[in-house]
Amino acid sequence: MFGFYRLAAAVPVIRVADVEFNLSQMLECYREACVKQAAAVVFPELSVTGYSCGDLFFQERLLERAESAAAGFAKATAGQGTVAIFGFPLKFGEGIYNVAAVAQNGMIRGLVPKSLLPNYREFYEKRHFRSGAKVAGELVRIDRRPVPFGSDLWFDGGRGFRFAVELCEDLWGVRPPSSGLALAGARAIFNLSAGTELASKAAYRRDLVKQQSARCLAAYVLASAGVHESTSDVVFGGHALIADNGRLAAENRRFDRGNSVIYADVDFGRLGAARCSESSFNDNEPLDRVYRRVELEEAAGSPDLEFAYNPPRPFVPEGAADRRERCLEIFDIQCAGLAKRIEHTHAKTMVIGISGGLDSTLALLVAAECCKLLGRPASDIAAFTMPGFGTTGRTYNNAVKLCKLLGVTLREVDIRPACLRHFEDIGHDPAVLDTAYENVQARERTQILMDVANKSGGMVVGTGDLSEIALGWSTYNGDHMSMYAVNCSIPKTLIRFLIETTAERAEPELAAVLRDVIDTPVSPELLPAAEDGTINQKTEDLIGPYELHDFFLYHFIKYGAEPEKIRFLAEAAFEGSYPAELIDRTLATFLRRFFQQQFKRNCIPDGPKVGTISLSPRGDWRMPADASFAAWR
Ligand SMILES: Nc1ncnc2c1ncn2[C@@H]1O[C@H](COP(=O)(O)OP(=O)(O)OC[C@H]2O[C@@H]([n+]3cccc(C(=O)O)c3)[C@H](O)[C@@H]2O)[C@@H](O)[C@H]1O
Ligand SMILES: Nc1ncnc2c1ncn2[C@@H]1O[C@H](COP(=O)(O)OP(=O)(O)OP(=O)(O)O)[C@@H](O)[C@H]1O
Ligand SMILES: NC(=O)CC[C@H](N)C(=O)O
Repeated sequence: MFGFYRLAAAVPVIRVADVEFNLSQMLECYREACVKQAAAVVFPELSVTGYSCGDLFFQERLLERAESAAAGFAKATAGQGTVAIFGFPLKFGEGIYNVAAVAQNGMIRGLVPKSLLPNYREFYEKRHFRSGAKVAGELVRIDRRPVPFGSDLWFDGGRGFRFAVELCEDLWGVRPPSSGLALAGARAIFNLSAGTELASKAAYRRDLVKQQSARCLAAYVLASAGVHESTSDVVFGGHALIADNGRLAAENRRFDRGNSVIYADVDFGRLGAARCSESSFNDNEPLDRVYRRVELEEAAGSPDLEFAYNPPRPFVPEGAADRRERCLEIFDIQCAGLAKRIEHTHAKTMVIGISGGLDSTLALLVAAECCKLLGRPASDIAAFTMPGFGTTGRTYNNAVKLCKLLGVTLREVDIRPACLRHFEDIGHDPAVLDTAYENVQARERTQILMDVANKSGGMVVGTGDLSEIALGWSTYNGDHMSMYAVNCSIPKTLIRFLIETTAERAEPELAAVLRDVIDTPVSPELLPAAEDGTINQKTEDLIGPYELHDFFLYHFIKYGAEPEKIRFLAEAAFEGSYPAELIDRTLATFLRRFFQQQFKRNCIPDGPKVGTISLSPRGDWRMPADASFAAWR
């Protein structure tokens, strides 16, 4: 469904060298994965026999039983949609290989031997096995059927569901086979492991899995042998991990004594999109060897998003500690960006319009911190509060309090007389509350700020955020323009948290003002207030919730997702919060405005990129201002 496939890692209970028992436990896990409609499930290394059989691997009895159990497992996959990936020792030529079998719908479709054999400290695999690093283009007869055998195989389950297999130490090597296999086309790597548990090794293993998934722009699924392996000299922990392009998607509890299976729904379409846009991925060609593609029957996509990562606020980390760390880092990036520009231009002042809204508050906090970084007094900040026709007491008071508490230089200019005069000049009836009525105010404010900057040898600090830039929700050549725009890559859903992080560190009086700014409805305050003096023009009533717009922006820009997929993801993420009709309407607004308002983005001021998404026409987002959006309508 929309490129999602459910991946699973199973750690079964085993008895060392008891093939029949092991098969029964593996089948139990497999059936569970089938019920959950996993596309594929991986088992640990040598799962059919157990990893710790030692010299029993030389016993013909064990090898024969292992091979027939492997064929038996394959038969059990008949009529099921789920691919099974499990391990057994395979006699081939004059040696034994530690192999992974890939079975689908009744047959073993391919056998992949382990390339890197650990033979140090507690490991002595070379005593029993041969390396499969150079095995390519071979066929093996299993149950009288020829099966492709080699470390050159990758598997294609159709519609982007492409994967490959490696075994334990392969991942720990200098050049894991999965790197080449990913370049050949595999979007998921399954690893059959048997990792001994030593203090702190699990964290290292988790890092390897995350890193390799990030490096390969792939999913990485690892299942490691469990606590029922022999404990003669070492203990195995049954670690299972699923990573998705650098993110840990699922992990089990180690040392579990029962059968356990973990799942993650991974978006293979998104992995494919990342490989197209992060173009250095393809600079790794030419491949170091020729790979064989094994065509599988088409795999079934995830039935739903039960195990998917689909947060409603993709820009905002979910945990409080992560969020705080992210906000502090972003704030540092913003301050460093502004400090460099101020230092370089020897600007004497930083001129900012303070409305008492979220964006100008954050810009002011950044400017104040920048003064500290540069060893300059906060009074170098020339703050202007400029009440207009829609300014309310709440925002005005917050603006004034904020400036006083931060010790910046504050001036107040009532823009109404100048705007009324301007209406006369352009022949506009002030009773007509149209676009001109709104934009005259925004442009009047910008004119004041720009002219003060000239007069004081300073620079106008811009306040507009990423969500406004995406929607073109600003007045062209009004608040759209500045000399350096510190919030330009920060989405609205994150701005609140950035201010909150400062509030947490601030004196109580300042914290109280910041929290009231956070609680004020978002508004340009360009239309007159309501009769009771409260804000009338609420942005989110007009264009839809920013939470939705930021969600759409994330999926549209980062993964190039089509509108139907964005709608599907949003309906899942916002179930119970926003009705489908509102999601639909807001998505239509987003797409229309995103296309129509590119002309504003094509001439935005410089400003720092703080996250993976930016709409700078110089850096990140180059799009014609006259593109047709008929296909996205
Ligand atoms: N593709 C294109 N290439 C070049 N020019 C293009 C164009 N499409 C429209 N235009 C022209 O651009 C002009 C329209 O743009 P513009 O003058 O900006 O006006 P417009 O976008 O219509 O109005 C500004 C909107 O932003 C809102 N606003 C303003 C200020 C602050 C905030 C806030 O909350 O932060 C919100 C305000 O409520 C209003 O809805 C028209 O003259 C139009 O002809
Ligand atoms: N009354 C005002 N006094 C001074 N500057 C203002 C005033 N109203 C708007 N501005 C300037 O115009 C910018 C854009 O206005 P807008 O209302 O969109 O931003 P905001 O109030 O800071 O934040 P938000 O859009 O989140 O409410 C402000 O950030 C500010 O720099
Ligand atoms: N089975 C293996 O290949 C184990 C080796 C690996 N380095 C580990 O300890 O987890």
